[in-house]
Amino acid sequence: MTTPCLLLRDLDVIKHVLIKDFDYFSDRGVSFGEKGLGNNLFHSDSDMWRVLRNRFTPIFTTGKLKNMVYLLSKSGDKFIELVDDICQKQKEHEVHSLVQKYTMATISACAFGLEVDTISDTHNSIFTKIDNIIFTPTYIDEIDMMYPGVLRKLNIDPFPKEVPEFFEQLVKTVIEQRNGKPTDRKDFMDLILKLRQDSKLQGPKRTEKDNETSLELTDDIIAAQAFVFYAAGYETSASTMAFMLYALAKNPDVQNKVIAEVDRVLAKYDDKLSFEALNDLKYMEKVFNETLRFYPLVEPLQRNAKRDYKIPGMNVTVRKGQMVLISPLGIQHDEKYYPNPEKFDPERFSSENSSGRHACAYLAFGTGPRNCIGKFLDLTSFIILGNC
Ligand code: HEM
Repeated sequence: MTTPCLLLRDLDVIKHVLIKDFDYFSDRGVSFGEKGLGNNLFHSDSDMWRVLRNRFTPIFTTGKLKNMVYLLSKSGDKFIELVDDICQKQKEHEVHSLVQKYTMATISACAFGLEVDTISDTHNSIFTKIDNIIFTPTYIDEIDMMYPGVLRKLNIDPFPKEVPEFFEQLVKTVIEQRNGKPTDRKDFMDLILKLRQDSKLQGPKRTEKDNETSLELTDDIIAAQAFVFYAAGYETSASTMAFMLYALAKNPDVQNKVIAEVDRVLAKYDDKLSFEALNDLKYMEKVFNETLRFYPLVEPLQRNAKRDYKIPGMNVTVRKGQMVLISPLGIQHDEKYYPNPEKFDPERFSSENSSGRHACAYLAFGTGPRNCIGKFLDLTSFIILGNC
């Protein structure tokens, strides 16, 4: 609103900012008060972020996510029953709110170990209410746009107190139920409790001059991460599924290929959905990537300069505190990188076609050290399988 921002379009400059000279741009510039949910991975500023990211990255490896496939699959089966039921009664149904039920159930199961029945529950669940609060803009968001950084300085939480209270209570209850120790559910809460068994989390020292940052993994810190896994994971996955189903409906040839691949892969794996079976859905993966090329969800990407930064090879200096924006939508619809960009064509992501592409031409999950931590948690596959 009141502060000029720099919009980057040159992919080499973008690579400098997001990857090569990341140390200058490790802040996203969207932090808010530290009390409440402020110390979460997405919003935290660089010192806190570095420790959090360092510690939470290991819980998002494919090996750990593999153990959660059973949670996704369970919700998937329930969801298919719901869709079958709807198909018996109705000719049409709005798809976004429908798939939200699935992603809300799976994220709740994976993040908090909760079996919330958002799928068959026709009444508004508490999660739906919390969701409405989180995603409805308020005057506090506008104040932050007019006076960037003010929320941080005044230690203000942009959400009404029900939101932090809800996540804090939720985490407390789950930890109590597990006696503060990991169980055999193997969900994120288990993995976090395992981390907590080391009472102190140590941030890596990058240079000799760096002060080591340490952090105790309190219930509040855990609640802040539970909040961000929920907020960043559930709506993005729902929108991806809705856009993918829309793209398939508009491109029946692509849809037929997806169906044929699913039939082939299921036959190979005795009709069982396993992590290995999902990994074998190579064409579906291309469709997924093309969906997020066509409809990237996080727009724009943001970084904030920590120090003055002279862009290499140019007579331009980004000043300390200046906001730098990057538009995945603009880049991913630019014919320089994607010929005939308005055509939905999953083959753009064949290894042959993507091999020469610039590392920053695909930014659906961002890139560099601050990219999406949850990008391997690909909830989408299950729903498409269900619908096929
Ligand atoms: C299709 C689904 C998803 C899309 C398209 C998506 C996209 C993104 C994007 C574009 C960013 C910003 C990256 C940047 O600034 O370079 C981001 C950050 C993030 N995402 Fe995702 N995301 C998805 C799913 C998830 C899931 C399932 C989770 C967690 C369970 C998650 C957790 C996060 C977190 C914690 C961050 C902040 C990372 C940091 O600052 O270190 N996302 N996501």
